[in-house]
Amino acid sequence: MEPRGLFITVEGGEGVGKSTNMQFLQEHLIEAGVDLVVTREPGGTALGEDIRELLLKPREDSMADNAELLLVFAARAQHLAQLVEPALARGQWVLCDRFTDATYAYQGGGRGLSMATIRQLEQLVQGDLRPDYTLLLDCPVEVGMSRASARGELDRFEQEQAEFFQRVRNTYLQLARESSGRYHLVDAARPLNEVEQQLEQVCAELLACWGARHR
Ligand SMILES: Nc1ncnc2c1ncn2[C@@H]1O[C@H](COP(=O)(O)OP(=O)(O)O)[C@@H](O)[C@H]1O
Ligand SMILES: Cc1cn([C@H]2C[C@H](O)[C@@H](COP(=O)(O)OP(=O)(O)O)O2)c(=O)[nH]c1=O
Repeated sequence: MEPRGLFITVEGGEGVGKSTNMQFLQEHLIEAGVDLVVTREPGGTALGEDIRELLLKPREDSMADNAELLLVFAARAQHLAQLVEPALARGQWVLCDRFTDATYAYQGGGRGLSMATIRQLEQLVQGDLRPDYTLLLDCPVEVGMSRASARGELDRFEQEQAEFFQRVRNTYLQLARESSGRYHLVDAARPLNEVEQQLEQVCAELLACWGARHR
């Protein structure tokens, strides 16, 4: 039987450079010979991408915070059943742009929903599944917001105020402190080539750990 693959998630606030660096990580890991599946949340499946559209589209009426929370977990349930779990079971690595830490950061920190409620939903939807490694790209809120706004039209989350993103950032940093074994903190305020050097180092560590485990 194939050993179970690694589940790696990439997290961070708006404009930290997640999309840019996901691309770099993907190329780097494939070059190193990893059988890799790259995906994202919310999304990753046809149903998940439909839910993503509902979540991101700016709207005239408001979306209740609990509706947002349940939509995020509905997309996740489908994603895990249809894509993530089968890939890990086949021995593939899964590189996922955001996962449940984003729910703690955005719905918990940003919206102020109960962390205990999020934990209950996490247990319901994921059982024991948690990421093996999480890369947190971190930079000051003003830097991220100015990078994101240079990209053009803002989605429903990007339209939030700086205080919202400050709470998101604080929650991510708190999670990184609480689960330091799983988290790799990357200073995303540095120029892109320096961020890439940090990512290369993290990849080298992951590959070395994996190699040692499965020699
Ligand atoms: N370390 C960096 N230094 C300077 N600019 C960056 C850096 N990382 C990303 N960018 C730029 O910032 C913008 C937003 O990056 P993007 O990867 O789309 O962010 P995210 O997916 O986190 O919202 C892009 O124009 C990108 O080229
Ligand atoms: C996975 C997830 C994402 N989100 C939000 C954060 C992002 O603003 C949005 C879409 O994610 P993403 O496309 O990664 O954002 P960006 O590239 O603009 O940084 O979904 C949540 O609020 N909760 C969640 O659980």
